Amino acid sequence: MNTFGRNFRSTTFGESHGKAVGVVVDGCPPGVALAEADIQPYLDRRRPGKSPLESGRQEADRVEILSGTFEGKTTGAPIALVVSNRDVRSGDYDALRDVFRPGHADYTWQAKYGLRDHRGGGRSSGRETLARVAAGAVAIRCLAPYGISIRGKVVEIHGATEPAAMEEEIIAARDAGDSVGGIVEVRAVGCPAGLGDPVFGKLDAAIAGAMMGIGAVKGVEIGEGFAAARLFGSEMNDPIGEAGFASNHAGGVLGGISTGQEIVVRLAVKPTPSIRRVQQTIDIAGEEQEISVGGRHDPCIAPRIVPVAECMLALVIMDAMLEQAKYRGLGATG
Ligand SMILES: Cc1cc2nc3c(=O)[nH]c(=O)nc-3n(C[C@H](O)[C@H](O)[C@H](O)COP(=O)(O)O)c2cc1C
Ligand SMILES: C=C(O[C@@H]1CC(C(=O)O)=C[C@@H](OP(=O)(O)O)[C@H]1O)C(=O)O
Repeated sequence: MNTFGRNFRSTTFGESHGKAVGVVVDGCPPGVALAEADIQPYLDRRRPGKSPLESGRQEADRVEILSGTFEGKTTGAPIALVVSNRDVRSGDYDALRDVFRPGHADYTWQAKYGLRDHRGGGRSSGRETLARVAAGAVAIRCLAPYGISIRGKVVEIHGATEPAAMEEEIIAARDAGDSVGGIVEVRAVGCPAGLGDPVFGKLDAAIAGAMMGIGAVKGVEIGEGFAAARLFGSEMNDPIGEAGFASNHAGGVLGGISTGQEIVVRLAVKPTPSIRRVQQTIDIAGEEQEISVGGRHDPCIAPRIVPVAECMLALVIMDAMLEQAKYRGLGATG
């Protein structure tokens, strides 16, 4: 499945070591001011090679709008966005042609398709997320006039919660040839009440699906999430008064529909699978092998996922806004 969304549809294309990665956004309303400069800042925040705490692959990730705009505004036609791959080092993957990396998608892609692009993981690479970020940046542009904004941050790395300690965890793991995971939080502010499509298109279900669809995300919680399982009803419920809700344990969604409060989402991000530490695996013939993965890899993926998660949330909310407009008109939700 390469397409995300029912109304605001994003089809991504491209492989990590192919010519380019991009997205076609279909269903974007006409008349939205959109230029490359509106999308580029999001790609700049996501691109690899910005710090020694992430993959050393050097990509400028300059986006080009190929279609769907005229005189700086969207036309309602499909918007094609493309970014060239420049700093591929496919030789790094020669030794991985016939060997499956533990924790990566090599084994399962081979099982599903009977072949795989071993160079950088092809489309299973985190590089594919640049296309989601480009599409999400368009969605963010569409949401802005409705007063909706989205922001994410890293809240924990390998158990540490202070910025300096989080950085130390990443450095220590990297220097040991290992990797660490973390927790990312994303919040959407300004969403109207009423977004989400019960029974099978619930907003929280759509958010969870969008976030779990990001590589390395192993858990998603909304509001109290897993902590809700340990609360009394009297602690979990958000009292409602004339002035609105007194708290937001629900995380902005009730019955699969937005409450009008902040939407609060947290993601559990696993440690990067490609590590130098020697691990046990098999090759394509089923023979046992030892593997140590070299090349350029993020020692921790959580910081890199922040802009991706923001953009996936924007795509879900924009899709829900267009769905709601079918029932109530965009004016009623704005
Ligand atoms: C932004 C981003 C960057 C990533 N960087 C790396 C990396 O450098 N090395 C690696 O092995 N995996 C990396 N991953 C994770 C793999 O792509 C992912 O673990 C793999 O596709 C298997 O999917 P799963 O972990 O969801 O099961 C990254 C993922 C994202 C979203
Ligand atoms: C290229 C990106 O991240 C890549 C994600 C990735 C993986 O296995 O997911 C592995 C590495 O790929 P390569 O070996 O080609 O450098 C990362 O650099 C990117 O985010 O743009």
